[in-house]
Amino acid sequence: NLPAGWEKRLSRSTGQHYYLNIYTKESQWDVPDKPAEPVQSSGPEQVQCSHLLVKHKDSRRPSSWREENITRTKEEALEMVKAYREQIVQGKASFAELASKYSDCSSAKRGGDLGPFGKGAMQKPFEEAAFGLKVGELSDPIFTDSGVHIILRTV
Ligand SMILES: N=C(N)NCCC[C@H](NC(=O)[C@@H]1CCC/C1=C\[C@H](COP(=O)(O)O)NC(=O)[C@@H](N)Cc1ccccc1)C(N)=O
Repeated sequence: NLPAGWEKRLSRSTGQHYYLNIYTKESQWDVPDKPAEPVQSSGPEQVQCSHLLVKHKDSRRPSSWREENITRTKEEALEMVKAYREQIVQGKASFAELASKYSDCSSAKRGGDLGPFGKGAMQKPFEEAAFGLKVGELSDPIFTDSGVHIILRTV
């Protein structure tokens, strides 16, 4: 009998049997020899995230609205981001509050909100983390050429 995921159908026009892949809805004349694979959902087209960015001296642009010339080390930036993350996780401060005070990105003015974006907009490490988050989830520290981020997926 048929491998899993296929249905045998009769073609009215030709009187021949054909085979329907129940996942992709594609049909074929040949008898299938292996199970039809359920398609993996490719995930959302767009996500909306807020982020808190702490730049350091090796950032691609070591300057921000907060600080003309950023000289902290990458390690110091990571410690700061981890401390902010801890305060948020413990409910001692809101993401938006800390991002608006401490983020080295212009999105600080919007509580860190970046608006909706699709794949290809952000640097790869940021994109991979953002698209890997569930709505409401807060990322671990993420490193990009801009600096060290934590990301909150909001939509
Ligand atoms: N909505 C978009 N497509 N805007 C272009 C994003 C470009 C993209 N940016 C990044 O990947 C990082 C992660 C998030 C922010 C960011 C970097 C920098 C800060 O780092 P720096 O460039 O000084 O190194 N902030 C920005 O870009 C801001 N315009 C983000 C923003 C601010 C306000 C409203 C919306 C978006 C990239 N491909 O470089």
